Amino acid sequence: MHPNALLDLSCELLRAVLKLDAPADGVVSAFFRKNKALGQRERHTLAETVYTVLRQRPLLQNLAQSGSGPIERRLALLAWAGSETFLRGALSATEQQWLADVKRIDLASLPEKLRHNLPEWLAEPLQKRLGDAEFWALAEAMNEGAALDLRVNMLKSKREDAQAALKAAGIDAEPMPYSPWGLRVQGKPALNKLELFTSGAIEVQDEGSQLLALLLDAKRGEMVVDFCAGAGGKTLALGAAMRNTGRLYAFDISGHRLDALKPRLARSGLSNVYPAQIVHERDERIKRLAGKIDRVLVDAPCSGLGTLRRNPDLKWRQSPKAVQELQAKQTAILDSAARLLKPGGRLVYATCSLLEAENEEIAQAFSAAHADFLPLDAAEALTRAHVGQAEQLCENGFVRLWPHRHQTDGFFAAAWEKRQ
Ligand SMILES: C[S@@+](CC[C@H](N)C(=O)[O-])C[C@H]1O[C@@H](n2cnc3c(N)ncnc32)[C@H](O)[C@@H]1O
Repeated sequence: MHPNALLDLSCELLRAVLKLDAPADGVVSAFFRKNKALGQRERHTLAETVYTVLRQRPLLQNLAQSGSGPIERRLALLAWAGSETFLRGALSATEQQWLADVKRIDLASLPEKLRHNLPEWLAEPLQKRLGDAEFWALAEAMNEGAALDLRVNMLKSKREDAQAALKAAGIDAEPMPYSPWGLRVQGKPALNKLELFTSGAIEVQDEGSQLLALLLDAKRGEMVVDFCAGAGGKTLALGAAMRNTGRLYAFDISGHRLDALKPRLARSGLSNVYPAQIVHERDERIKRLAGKIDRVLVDAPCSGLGTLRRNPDLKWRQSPKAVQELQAKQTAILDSAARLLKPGGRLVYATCSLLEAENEEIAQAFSAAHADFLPLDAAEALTRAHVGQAEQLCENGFVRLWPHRHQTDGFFAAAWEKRQ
């Protein structure tokens, strides 16, 4: 494709993504479906250019002010993720000069908000919690892409066998530092045609998600509920931990998301999973199971602000008001899910948010209102589930995962035992 044509397409895609009225990954996929002729490398350039703009929107918008022509074109030039030689073929002499001038600016001299590229309402509580040095390390980590993490399905393979099979396919993968199920892959190789993947021996799953499933510590023969199962990333991990025995209910209000679980379930070889769409957290089905369940995972709907490495648009699409609304929902879901537990049963509340408002505040309010639930020390619980160096993953009794410390998405989890 001619450089100018690809640059025009990147402007069109940027215009659509920057409306911020829908998740960026969905907008990008729809754009690629519409432009079928695009090759692998062109898709990569377009996607990475758009994601760079989303990651550094304040900085790039500021730098773009000095140029001329459509703003999307200036942003695309500044964020261009493809070959520079190729790009030069599309630029006028004025644009080339402008780009060279902008690239000479000393970024360290710019105001803080143009360097961390976070909205103030998010930067402020993170800076307060982490202190200056760690806050900047986090801001930097969130502006980098995430590694490709895999969970080995222990029903189908051992971790070292999966690692060897990947090696034979030319893919380097290393055991993860914390999850005993995990492999971390170098680069972004395509996996979906590998036998290892189609046979269900591996699934793509962030190490943080694996650790949340490990915290629940579901055992053989138990009755387990994954209350907010979605497309079932954690359901699959729980079903394998139960060695395909017992009964694992996968609930969600979204039938569409549960549908995405089905092909993954078919690959996994699990037959102990019962997906069911519920109307809301007080659904009749929940009432019927009250007091009968050994373990309940509440992977609550949240702002997703721990996943900015993958979903940088969320920092512009979320707001303090949305977080407040989520808090009410999180509290209601946790209260309702807790009713399912039998005495001695375990409850885990988890989010992929970095904000105390969606994490510690919800967990502490739950503890205060439910004297019949004993808070568990997350580091002890993870250690018992064979997680290495578990104390490094926890703060104040809770799991607290951070991209800059643990190379995972940002996650929180709290665990309780229902008193006998
Ligand atoms: C963080 S996502 C779950 C991700 C999933 N557990 C995984 O590992 O792939 C949260 C899910 O909660 C669901 N949800 C929202 N409100 C709910 C409710 N009242 N009851 C149950 N699920 C709900 C959403 O549809 C969404 O799929």
